[in-house]
Amino acid sequence: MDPIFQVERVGKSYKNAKVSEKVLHDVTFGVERGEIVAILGPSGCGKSTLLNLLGGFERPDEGTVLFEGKPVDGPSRNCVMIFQQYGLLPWRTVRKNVEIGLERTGLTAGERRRRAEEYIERVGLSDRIDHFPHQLSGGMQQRVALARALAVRPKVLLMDEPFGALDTFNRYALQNELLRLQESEKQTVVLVTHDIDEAVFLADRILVMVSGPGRIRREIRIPDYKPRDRGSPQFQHYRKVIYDLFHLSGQEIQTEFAI
Ligand SMILES: Nc1ncnc2c1ncn2[C@@H]1O[C@H](COP(=O)(O)OP(=O)(O)OP(=O)(O)O)[C@@H](O)[C@H]1O
Repeated sequence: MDPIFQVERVGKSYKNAKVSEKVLHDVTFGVERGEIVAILGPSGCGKSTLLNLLGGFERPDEGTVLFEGKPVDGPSRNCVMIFQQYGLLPWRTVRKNVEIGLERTGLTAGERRRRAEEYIERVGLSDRIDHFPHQLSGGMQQRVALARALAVRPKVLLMDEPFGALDTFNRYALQNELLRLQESEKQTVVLVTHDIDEAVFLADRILVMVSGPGRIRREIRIPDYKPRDRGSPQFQHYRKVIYDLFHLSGQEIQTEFAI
């Protein structure tokens, strides 16, 4: 066991129009190095807030968030966030968009250039390297965002519904791509999604959240078989487990649920 994140009894509230709303309550879990963990739950249950706490963009009101045993006290290059809306600079080419993440890393201009080329090739976009974002499809733009994140060689990729804006075919292609890249780079990935299929396809472990206030209801460990076959009975089995879970109510919270 080599935990990279340890989240202990975390609580978080926000004040909106002078009313305090408890967004997360008593959230505890760990993430192992090299693991892909999906945080799955309905809209508003606090998934993004949890990801922001891991990334150091927010602080907990209660409890602790540890990264490699130390409290997270702000964003760091160890954890790179990828959002649904790509976040590319429209006036920069693919190459320059990837290089931007490498500024202030101590790499020389030549090293930045080579590193960017390497990762653009890994995501299969070498032939588009001098294109601007508007000349690319949504799937290609998200590939650029992935290359930009990976080029930093972070220990952790934090992904907030990264494929949510893509059509089904592009989404599947990017999910395959992510698994392929993660297999070689061995990053830890924490992914927020409300797409049950995406969670089952990508994750080693799924944290199922419920709202009011946001908390973890179940932890589902998916046996290690990759690449996963979306049409297999095993895949359908895990989908059904989660569908059933969302139709249940008033259940005790279980932290471990192995099938
Ligand atoms: N910075 C903020 N200030 C005030 N309230 C916030 C802030 N961020 C989130 N919230 C509130 O916290 C709750 C949880 O939001 P969060 O974005 O974490 O949920 P989510 O599960 O990621 O939702 P979605 O799937 O729709 O993105 C919501 O009620 C939201 O309005």
